[in-house]
Amino acid sequence: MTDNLFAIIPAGGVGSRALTAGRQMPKQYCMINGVTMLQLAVEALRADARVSAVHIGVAAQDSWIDTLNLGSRVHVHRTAGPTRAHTVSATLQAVLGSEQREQGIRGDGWALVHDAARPGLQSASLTALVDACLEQRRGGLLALPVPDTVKRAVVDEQQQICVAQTIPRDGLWLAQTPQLFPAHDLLDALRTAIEKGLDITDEASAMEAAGFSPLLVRGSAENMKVTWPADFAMMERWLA
Ligand SMILES: Nc1ccn([C@@H]2O[C@H](COP(=O)(O)OP(=O)(O)OP(=O)(O)O)[C@@H](O)[C@H]2O)c(=O)n1
Ligand SMILES: C[C@](O)(CO)[C@H](O)COP(=O)(O)O
Repeated sequence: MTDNLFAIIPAGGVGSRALTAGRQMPKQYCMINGVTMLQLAVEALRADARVSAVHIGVAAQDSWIDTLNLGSRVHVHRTAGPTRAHTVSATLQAVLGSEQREQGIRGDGWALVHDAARPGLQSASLTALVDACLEQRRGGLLALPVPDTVKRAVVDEQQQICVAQTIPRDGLWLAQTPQLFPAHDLLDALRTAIEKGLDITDEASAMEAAGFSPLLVRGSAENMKVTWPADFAMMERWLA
């Protein structure tokens, strides 16, 4: 039987770290080579035919989303919350709620969660993640091993940022998205983590708090998150 696999794109952030003077819109609506990052993220997910639909979670007052042509099998939900975890949880709840209404049963689908701020997802990475998780019936995420020496910083008496400690990088990976999990397990894990007030910055950390050990599937550098102002130009060069 084919697995029901749908995508969720949390797109309810403002991109405060990417802010520059004159930018009017949240960063997911900024263009990379003439196309918004959100549209690029949607297209990247469509590259795998196993993705049955893409569900985007945006802020209640978001008017930018109405200006985009998102194509078929894309659904917009006004479900953004105060944190990324709230947005993913509420969007997932909306999707599973409507599925249950349509089917009258508890579905057994998989949720593939991907940042709107990662327009450089390569189709080979997406395929590798989906293949690994479905074959092993286990949730997982794209990630990269830390390539550099890692320092913990401290602010000293002269208010200078300096090194407190070097952290051994063995076994350290940088988490990316997409992250793929059984949809109901993920919703349960996110809700519990939010209720407990845990600091959850990705889906995997909610699943870890629930006792799971997600697979790490090697991604690629092009799948970086556009976070700082200089990242836009770097992404434009990569995707040119
Ligand atoms: N309350 C929030 C916060 C973030 N996101 C989404 O989560 C993804 C990754 O977050 P990040 O890059 O940190 O985006 P922002 O929160 O917008 O950035 P910043 O922290 O710089 O404000 C983005 O697609 C962003 O739109 C969301 O849906 N809801
Ligand atoms: C989900 C994520 O992109 C994985 O790296 C990241 O955790 C998002 O976190 P942020 O705090 O919103 O940048």
